[in-house]
Amino acid sequence: MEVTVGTAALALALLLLPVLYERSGSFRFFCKMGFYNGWILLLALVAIPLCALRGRDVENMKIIRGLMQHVKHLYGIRMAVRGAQHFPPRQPYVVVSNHQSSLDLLGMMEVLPDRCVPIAKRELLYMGAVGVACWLGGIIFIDRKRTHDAISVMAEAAHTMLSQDVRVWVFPEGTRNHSGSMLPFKRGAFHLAVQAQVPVVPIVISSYQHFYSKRERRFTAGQCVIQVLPPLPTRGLGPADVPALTERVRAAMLEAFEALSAELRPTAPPPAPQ
Ligand SMILES: CCCCCCCCCCCCCC(=O)SCCNC(=O)CCNC(=O)[C@H](O)C(C)(C)COP(=O)(O)OP(=O)(O)OC[C@H]1O[C@@H](n2cnc3c(N)ncnc32)[C@H](O)[C@@H]1OP(=O)(O)O
Ligand SMILES: CCCCCCCC/C=C\CCCCCCCC(=O)OC[C@@H](O)COP(=O)(O)O
Repeated sequence: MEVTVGTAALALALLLLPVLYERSGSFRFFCKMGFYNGWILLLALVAIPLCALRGRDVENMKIIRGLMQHVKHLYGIRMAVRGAQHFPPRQPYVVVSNHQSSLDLLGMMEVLPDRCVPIAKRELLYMGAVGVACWLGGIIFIDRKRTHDAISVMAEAAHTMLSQDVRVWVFPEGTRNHSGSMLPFKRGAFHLAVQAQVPVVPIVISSYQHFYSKRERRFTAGQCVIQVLPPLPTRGLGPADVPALTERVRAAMLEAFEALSAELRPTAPPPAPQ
């Protein structure tokens, strides 16, 4: 008898879920984000054995990129890449991009150049299968609570870039920023580029505000533009030039971000006929 009541309650709850999903925007938001994380976890489980064949190697980022590229379709996010011709063809460089949300992974995987690894917070390493996949992909981990250690990891990265022909992707805001603009930039990426004497390639991911907002718990289908800006050379620059370089890159990115936001902002619907 107890079993039947339990089963009936479960069946009722399951039947109600689609209704809740249809009616509640917040519930829909949490489902979508939960699925996003769960799906990536599952993809990591697929990636691990494939990547393990090579061991820890930046070439594994191709496998991770390939596995992630369909995810945008699951959410109806259309992505357009502009300025891909700006990627220097055959040399190391530092990519810097704005960081709005964990959805940035989709934009990153859309344009990630070959032999390019992100710099990530150390905490990611402890996210089970995701951490293992990131490690196998050669992702560089920094401990943001230990500035000195983070800087020495970056200095080591400057050597690796040159000796092993590796490109590095940094989010210079240093954290996710849901505000719809850009935080001040930390200087690590620019020190790295100057130390290795390689160009900085800025990438701007357009605002998600019109289809995704964590604060408003809103996540619908939408459009996103990823714009690659012209690279800035660093040859001949030294540590004293880093602050000006940082501000120059941020100003160019902010300008492009605002232009894209204005372009993609949905126009108000025409007034209903009286
Ligand atoms: C299928 C499975 C798929 C799985 C998914 C896979 C994809 C996963 C993708 C994951 C993506 C995940 C994405 C993520 O996880 S994003 C989070 C992690 N990323 C970052 O934080 C990157 C940006 N941060 C920085 O660049 C910071 O500057 C660092 C971290 C380096 C230090 O920060 P901190 O806050 O501790 O200190 P500070 O910035 O005040 O700097 C202090 C001073 O040191 C100077 N300084 C800095 N650097 C250097 C240097 N190299 N050589 C010499 N000097 C250097 C600096 O100019 C300043 O001096 P001054 O200017 O005030 O005089
Ligand atoms: C044994 C432990 C098991 C834990 C399982 C956790 C499962 C999580 C599964 C999938 C997570 C997928 C998302 C991964 C990548 C998110 C990248 C990201 O956007 O990192 C944020 C970082 O840039 C800035 O961090 P903060 O904004 O400063 O914070």
